[in-house]
Amino acid sequence: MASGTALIYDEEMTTHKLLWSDPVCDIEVPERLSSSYDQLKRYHLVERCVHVPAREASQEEILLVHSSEHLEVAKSTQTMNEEELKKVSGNYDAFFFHPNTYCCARLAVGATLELVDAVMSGKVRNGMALVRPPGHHSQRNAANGFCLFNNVAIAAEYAKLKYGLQRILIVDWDVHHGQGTQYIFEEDPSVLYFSWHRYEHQEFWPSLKESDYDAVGLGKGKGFNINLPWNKVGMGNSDYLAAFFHVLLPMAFEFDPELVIVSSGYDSGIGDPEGQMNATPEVFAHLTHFVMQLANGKLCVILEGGYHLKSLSESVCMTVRTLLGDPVPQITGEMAPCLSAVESIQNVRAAHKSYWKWLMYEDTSFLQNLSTKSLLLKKANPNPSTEHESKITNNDETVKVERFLELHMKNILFPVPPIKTATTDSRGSVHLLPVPVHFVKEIDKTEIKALVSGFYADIVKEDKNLLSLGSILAILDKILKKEVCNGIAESPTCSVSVAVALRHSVRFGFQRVLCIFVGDMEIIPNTEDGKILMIHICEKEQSGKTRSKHYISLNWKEDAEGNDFFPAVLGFILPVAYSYQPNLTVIAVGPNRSLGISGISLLFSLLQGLAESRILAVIKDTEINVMQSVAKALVGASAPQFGVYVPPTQEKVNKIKILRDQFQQEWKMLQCSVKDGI
Ligand SMILES: NCCCNCCCCCC(=O)CS
Ligand SMILES: [Zn+2]
Repeated sequence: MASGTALIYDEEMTTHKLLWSDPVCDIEVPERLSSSYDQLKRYHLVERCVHVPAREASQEEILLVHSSEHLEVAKSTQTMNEEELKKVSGNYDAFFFHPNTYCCARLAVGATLELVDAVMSGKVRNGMALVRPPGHHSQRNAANGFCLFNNVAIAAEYAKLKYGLQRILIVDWDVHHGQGTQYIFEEDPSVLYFSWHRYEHQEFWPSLKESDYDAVGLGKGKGFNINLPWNKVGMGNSDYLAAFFHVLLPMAFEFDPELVIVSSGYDSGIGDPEGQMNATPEVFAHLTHFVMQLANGKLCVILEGGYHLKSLSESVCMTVRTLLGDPVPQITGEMAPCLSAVESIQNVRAAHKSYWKWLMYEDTSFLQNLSTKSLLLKKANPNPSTEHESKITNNDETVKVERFLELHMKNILFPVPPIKTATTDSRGSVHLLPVPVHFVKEIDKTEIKALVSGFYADIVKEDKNLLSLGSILAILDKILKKEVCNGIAESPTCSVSVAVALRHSVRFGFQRVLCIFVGDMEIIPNTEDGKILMIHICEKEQSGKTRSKHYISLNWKEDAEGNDFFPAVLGFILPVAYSYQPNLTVIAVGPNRSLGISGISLLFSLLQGLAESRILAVIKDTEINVMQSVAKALVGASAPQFGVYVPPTQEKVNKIKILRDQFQQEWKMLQCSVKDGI
């Protein structure tokens, strides 16, 4: 399996710059690239990447997307003087030429294509290209919004041609709508284009009707263009994550792309003068972590916008360290999407209902009045104040953002633990795990007995568990000390091991422990004090135990043919888990598990975004192949295999809907529709 992360940067691309005064374009400066690269060096991230050199794209490659007229105009600018440059720039909306622009734009395309080749050839697993000028606004026959050639669109056409790909996902998390990319692929079902963007009911640039949620694609491309408009500024981490859980990820996993390309603009981050949003740099680690789970990890991240230099460079570093497999930093801020975000999410789900299996049973009866509702909303408050008090309102607040980011980033970027995964195998045989892991020495039996007979005597009745308990406590110890990120322990009786692990974790300082138990669970730990949130995935209804905010039983029997667990993980488990914000996750697989290996792998892969990727896995000792796939997921040795995608049955969709309705007031990340009566 491919491993490694490519980084493509060429300082030649800093030579494109504005030669006259233009208040619209003067934010697109060369320092965007150099300060991002410098920050990557400061965090020692450059040296951990595979350096791939950029190259100039050929004319044929540019003609994959652009007209020869457009190419000729671009080429002709190389020898122009300032007056001529200014004149030809005036033909476009928000673009400027410099004598070096053509060369830089060819390097931007060439760098992008080199990254596609490095990923598709298996030289690396994923990578990032730091390029300018950006690309997602440029169109077949026009430059637009700082973009001359559409780097990402050319890369997608190139990948289809050279590697015969039939399903490519483009995720555009830039704060502007990549209308150029939309126009290029709107009739093409082989390219799924997702964009969120500041829209404010068509007030915000480029102010296009076709940027709204009902632009779903044309002809054969219907359903393959997804627009999520933000109708207010101040959107934050929870709004972005909710958009992934309830819109992008279910589409993406059903689409099952062979390659993912990100139009990675950071003007959607806090402090940016264009976006006016509030999402902090670590949210980009989470977004990157999620898209890394697709296409067997084949991921190309291409820089688009981002104009606040400090916010931009921190967000670039968050992206690259996640591509390298580092622990995903804890998200900050209140975990609840705002009303406007939920409305947009609901609208785009409704607009796509007839094109996607996962939305087949979606209830869209609200539609007739909702769209008018949002217009009513707009009329109700003509100058919409932002839902979130936007901390950073204008440029002289930039100092505040600098200070905020200085403080904020300091306690986030902890050194990467030397070893990712610890494990012990009570049989002492190391054949068990297919990946290099760190073995924790056993605590000797007398020590365990003493320890256990004290605090856990009421749970531990028999000696047969002692070895397993020893290894669990040893692993927890290492996770606590941040010597390892996660660990695997096998156990003859998972309920006992889990109960001890949970009590031990809380005793030693973890304030919120998320426990996902798959299979039969005889002992149900005490969840009353809220320090444990238990999600029990089992086949049959749990009698007796009353459901509470901190004890949720999800009855699920995985479909025999393949993996139908995606809606449960994306639409329920992740939103609850992110609402809870655990600082440790325990995932146990006991006897009579009702999930297949692929469902279990999905859980382990996606839950690594929580608790700084701290996970303790407790696996029934007879489940050897579960142990193998869990080890791979935790070490990150290979991109995860989630099995054949099976759309959920109506019965299962309803099961999740009922749970969502029941818990969405407590766990607000579950919200994806505006209840009647706003
Ligand atoms: N009243 C007119 C304002 C025009 N603003 C244009 C801003 C273009 C931004 C392009 C960009 O950021 C690429 S990612
Ligand atoms: Zn942008």
